Amino acid sequence: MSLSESETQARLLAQALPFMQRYENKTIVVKYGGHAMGNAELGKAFASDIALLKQSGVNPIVVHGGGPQIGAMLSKMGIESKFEGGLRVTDQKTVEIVEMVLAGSINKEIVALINQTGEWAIGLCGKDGNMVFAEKAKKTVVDPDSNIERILDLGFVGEVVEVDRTLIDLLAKSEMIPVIAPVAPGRDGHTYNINADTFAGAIAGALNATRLLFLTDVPGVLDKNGQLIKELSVAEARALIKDGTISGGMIPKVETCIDAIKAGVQGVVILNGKTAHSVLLEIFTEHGAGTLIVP
Ligand SMILES: Nc1ncnc2c1ncn2[C@@H]1O[C@H](COP(=O)(O)OP(=O)(O)O)[C@@H](O)[C@H]1O
Ligand SMILES: CC(=O)N[C@@H](CCC(=O)OP(=O)(O)O)C(=O)O
Repeated sequence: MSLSESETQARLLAQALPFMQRYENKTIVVKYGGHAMGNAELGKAFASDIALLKQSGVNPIVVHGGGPQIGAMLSKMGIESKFEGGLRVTDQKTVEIVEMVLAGSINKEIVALINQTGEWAIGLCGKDGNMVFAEKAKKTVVDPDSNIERILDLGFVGEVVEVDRTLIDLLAKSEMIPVIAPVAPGRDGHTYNINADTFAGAIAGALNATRLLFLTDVPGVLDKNGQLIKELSVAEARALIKDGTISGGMIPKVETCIDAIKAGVQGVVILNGKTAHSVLLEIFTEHGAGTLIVP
C-alpha cells in the first residue's frame, strides 16, 4: 500500500528530527534545474521540502533554471535553440524571452508552490536590489580538428562578476525564502542570461553557504559501472573529468561545484530532483541522497 503525501511528510519529519540541529541557522542554496521540475506532484514535494527546511531553522535559498521551458517557448515563437559549449547562444530577442520565462512564469510558479505550504517565498532575479551584476561571458573552446582555441561569441550570455548579499540577508531576517532566476544586468545596461548552475555557485559562494544542492536528472555522479559515488574530493572529481567518467553536462556542473568549494561553500551535493523529497532525504538523513563533493 502506498503512503499518502501527508503520511510521507509525517514520516520524513520524524526521520529528520535528529538532524535538524546540524543545519540550524545555516544557509543552504538549492539549485532547482529545469529537468528536475518534472510534474505537479514533484513540484509540490519540492516546495514542501523547502518549507520544511525553513521551519527547521535552516535558511534556504532557491536558484532555479528552466532550460527546457525556455526551449519550448522559443520553439513556439519559431526561434531555434542553439548551444555552444553547453550555453544557449542568446541574441536580443532570445534574452527577452529568457527573462520572460525565467524571471516571469517559472519564478512565479515556484514562489506560488512554496507559498501554498504557508511559508513566504519572494521571487527575484539578479536585477532586484542590485543583487547580482554580470558581464559578457568570455568562454573559449578548442577546435578538435585544428586544436586551436577560439573565443565563443554567445551574445548576451553573462558570467557573474558581483554579488551583493544585502537583500538576501534582509529577506532571511524577515523569514522570507528568496527564489532567484539567473538573469542579471551588466554595468553596460544590457540584460544577461546566465547558466543556472554557475549562477547558483556564485550565490552560494557569496553567502558562504553550508551546502549547495544541485537537483538534476540522475542520482549523482556515477562511476564507470553506473554506480553512485557517495563522496568525491575535488582532486578525485578532477581525475574523473580527465579520464572521461564525467562527461557532457556533468562537466560544467562538477566544475561549478569545485569553484563553489574554492569560494568557501563547505559541501556541494549533486542529487536526483526526479525523486520526490530528495532535498529532505539529502539534508536530514545520515548518509544523504546524492554525491557529496568536499574539499
Ligand atoms: N559520470 C556521470 N555521472 C552522472 N551523470 C553524468 C556523468 N557523465 C555525464 N553525465 C550526464 O550529465 C547529465 C546531467 O547534466 P545536465 O543534463 O547538464 O543536467 P541539468 O539539466 O540538470 O543541469 C546526466 O543526465 C548524464 O547524462
Ligand atoms: C546561458 C544559458 O545557457 N542559460 C540557460 C539558463 C537556464 C538554465 O541554466 O536552466 P537549467 O538549469 O534548467 O539548465 C538557458 O538559457 O537555458
